[in-house]
Amino acid sequence: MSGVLEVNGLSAGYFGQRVIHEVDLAVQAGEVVCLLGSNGVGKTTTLLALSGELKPMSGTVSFAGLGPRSPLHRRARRGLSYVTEERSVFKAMTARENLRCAGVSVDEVTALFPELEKCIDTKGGLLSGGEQQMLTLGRALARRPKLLLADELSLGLAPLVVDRLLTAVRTAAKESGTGALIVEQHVRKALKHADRVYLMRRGRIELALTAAEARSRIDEIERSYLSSAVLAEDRAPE
Ligand SMILES: Nc1ncnc2c1ncn2[C@@H]1O[C@H](COP(=O)(O)OP(=O)(O)OP(=O)(O)O)[C@@H](O)[C@H]1O
Repeated sequence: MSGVLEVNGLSAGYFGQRVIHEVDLAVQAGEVVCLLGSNGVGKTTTLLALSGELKPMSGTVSFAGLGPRSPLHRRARRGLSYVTEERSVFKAMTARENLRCAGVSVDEVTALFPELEKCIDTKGGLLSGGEQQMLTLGRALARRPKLLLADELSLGLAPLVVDRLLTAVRTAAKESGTGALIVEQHVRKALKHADRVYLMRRGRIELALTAAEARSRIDEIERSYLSSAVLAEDRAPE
């Protein structure tokens, strides 16, 4: 496996205040990696800094030979896709037009999500939340990105749709060699599709595990890293 993303000592935040500290992580081609932690630990901030939307305060991000301060559009041209819970679909265009407009193959997307076939000529605004997100993710994956950053893809969607989205990420990793770094609330589902996991606490990566190890320690992980008790502790003054 070859490295698509390597991050060393990354710190980032807002208005001069650091939110994530000295983050080290790596994603290999064809690998699905989860970034987990309770609310507010800095998962979104990490992805924003990796995507180029938020300038790092320190550290290095190696992606496709670009420097840590290169903006999202430059990273996107080198093969980075950044997908969030906000479904980015043109509402007045049909699903087919949305894909054509992005220059991706309709067949490739419907191969990944056959459930889109029946609504391919429906306007984006009339698609269900799940269909809109399949369209968003399908469009991103059809470009065969080197790296997919996905932030809570499945927020508010039905469990069946969550599985479909995660399966599609796994398939893209296997068939196109896409490396994926995903933040996901449905932790147990995400672990079924992932290879490795980073656990964050107070803006730092505290533990790196294989997904198999994480699955076997899931109760402890939920208690120590994901519960509301951890959230309260994280927010308590030092
Ligand atoms: N635009 C912003 N300006 C100032 N502070 C912010 C901003 N966005 C996030 N923060 C703060 O940074 C910290 C980390 O937020 P972040 O969204 O990265 O956490 P998260 O782990 O993704 O949380 P969640 O699981 O709730 O989405 C929080 O304390 C949050 O209030």
